[in-house]
Amino acid sequence: MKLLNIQQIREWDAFTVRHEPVSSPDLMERAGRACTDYLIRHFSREYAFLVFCGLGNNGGDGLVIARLLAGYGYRVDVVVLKHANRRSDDFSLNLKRLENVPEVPVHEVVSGDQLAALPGRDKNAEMQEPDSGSRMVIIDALLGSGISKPLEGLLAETVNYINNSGRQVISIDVPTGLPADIEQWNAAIYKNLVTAHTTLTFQVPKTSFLFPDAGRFCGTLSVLDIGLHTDFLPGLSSDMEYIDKAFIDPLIKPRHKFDHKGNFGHALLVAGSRGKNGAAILAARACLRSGAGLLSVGVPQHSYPILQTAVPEAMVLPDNSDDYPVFSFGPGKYTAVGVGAGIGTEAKTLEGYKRFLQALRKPVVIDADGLNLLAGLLKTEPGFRIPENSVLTPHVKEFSRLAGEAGNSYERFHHLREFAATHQAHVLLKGAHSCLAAPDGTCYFNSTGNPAMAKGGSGDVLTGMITALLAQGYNPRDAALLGMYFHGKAGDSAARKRPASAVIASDIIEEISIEVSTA
Ligand SMILES: NC(=O)C1=CN([C@@H]2O[C@H](COP(=O)(O)OP(=O)(O)OC[C@H]3O[C@@H](n4cnc5c(N)ncnc54)[C@H](OP(=O)(O)O)[C@@H]3O)[C@@H](O)[C@H]2O)[C@H](O)CC1
Ligand SMILES: [K+]
Repeated sequence: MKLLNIQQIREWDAFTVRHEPVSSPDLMERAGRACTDYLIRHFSREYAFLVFCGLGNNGGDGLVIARLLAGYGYRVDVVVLKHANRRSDDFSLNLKRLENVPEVPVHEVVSGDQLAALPGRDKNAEMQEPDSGSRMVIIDALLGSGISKPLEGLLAETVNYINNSGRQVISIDVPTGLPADIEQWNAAIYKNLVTAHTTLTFQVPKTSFLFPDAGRFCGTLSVLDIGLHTDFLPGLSSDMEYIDKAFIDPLIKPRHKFDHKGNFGHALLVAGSRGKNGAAILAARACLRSGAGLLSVGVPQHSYPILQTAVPEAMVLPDNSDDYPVFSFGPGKYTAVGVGAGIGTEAKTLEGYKRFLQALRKPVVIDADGLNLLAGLLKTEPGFRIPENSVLTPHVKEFSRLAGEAGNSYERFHHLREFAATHQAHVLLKGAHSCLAAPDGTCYFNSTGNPAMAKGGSGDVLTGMITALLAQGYNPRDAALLGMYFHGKAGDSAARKRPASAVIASDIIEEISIEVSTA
């Protein structure tokens, strides 16, 4: 899915209104309906809703949601915040429609003192007196993509009230106060923002949601399809993509009846050192679960029995050293290589690694210490070239060793793009929305994964997966995208079975399933 800026989304709206055709209030109704469907799926009627509405179309969405929820028998209160003199037409229309729903009280707020009198202000009293009301959820429909400046006065006070309410907060389209375009975001200026537990955004994630500094205000992100006209997209240029099921499914190559292991490549992983054999084991298991036909693992000699026992499906290639790899074997007959997980940064390792990379004519995934060593090589040997068809998988720290420190996540994103273009490599920056930068400047943001994956070993699993995909003949871009997406998906499955804190990298491996899924 192409990622768009707010101007493009407005044009898409207008295109839909003209070409579907659909009236603007009906489009708002559709947006409100999509949110309501989400809410009734996630909350029983034991919950009540307090819907904060601004005077623009985001507020209009809030009014639609309030009316529809009341129709489903939920208790709903609406708060209309008089933050400006103008109201949008669709807001006014929906306020009128709500007048016909007397069971929804509308509280007009013109000054901060009135906030204290709103329903549900005393959470403790509610807990002690179950009859006094249900558990209350706040819907934030104050401002959406139309924010024109940082919030002040009444809006800022209300945001503060919402954030301190102790309630679950669900933001509609955009957490109020957050500029939707990452170019507009500036943490020093935008200080009053709703911190949402969940953001229900329309049609496409907004670009600021994907960067940690700004995206942390969104909480869990849910993208709701409101049926904007698909004919608008082909004519549109965007160098940022959001990687979802629709993007991924067509990339997957089917397996055929007469295929044999020779059709799925022979992967080589060079991983592990004394005390870090786990990295080699995790990468090897993930590689095998991701479809490689054959796997060899190059390890120092002490690791030989460990690997043979822990991963009986793999062949083990002992190196010419006891504790850490020195790359005494060449890249030889292998289809693709994964290198770096747990190899350490010993001088002898560096020497062998440099030789190995220089001789390499195969697609390769470089991770962890492989990246740290590479950062050193790029600095000390200006002529050193990253092998062709490389996929680099740094986390933020590893990336800053390669490309220098960045002041914020957007600046880092520019470094990422630049680095991928300069070195003609695919660079996958790991994070909540991992981002793959391709040498042509396109950036692909991931939609899968969760905080349960923020744990040692998770990256080794990703290395094994992408190595397997390269070995099966996927080009570096597709291998990295498939690896990134299905790694996150496996993490999501693992997190459904256990609390996030209890998920370990081995659980992620158990859930790997690279195939077109029905869900
Ligand atoms: N395709 C879609 O995604 C659809 C989205 N919908 C919803 O529409 C909003 C965008 O609506 P819009 O009316 O453009 O904007 P907002 O509701 O976010 O806010 C506009 C009003 O707020 C005032 N404003 C903006 N910033 C401030 C501020 N810092 N302080 C005070 N007031 C502010 C603004 O006044 P201006 O003078 O600045 O113009 C407006 O009065 C989108 O987010 C979705 O929720 C549609 O419902 C369906 C299609
Ligand atoms: K909002």
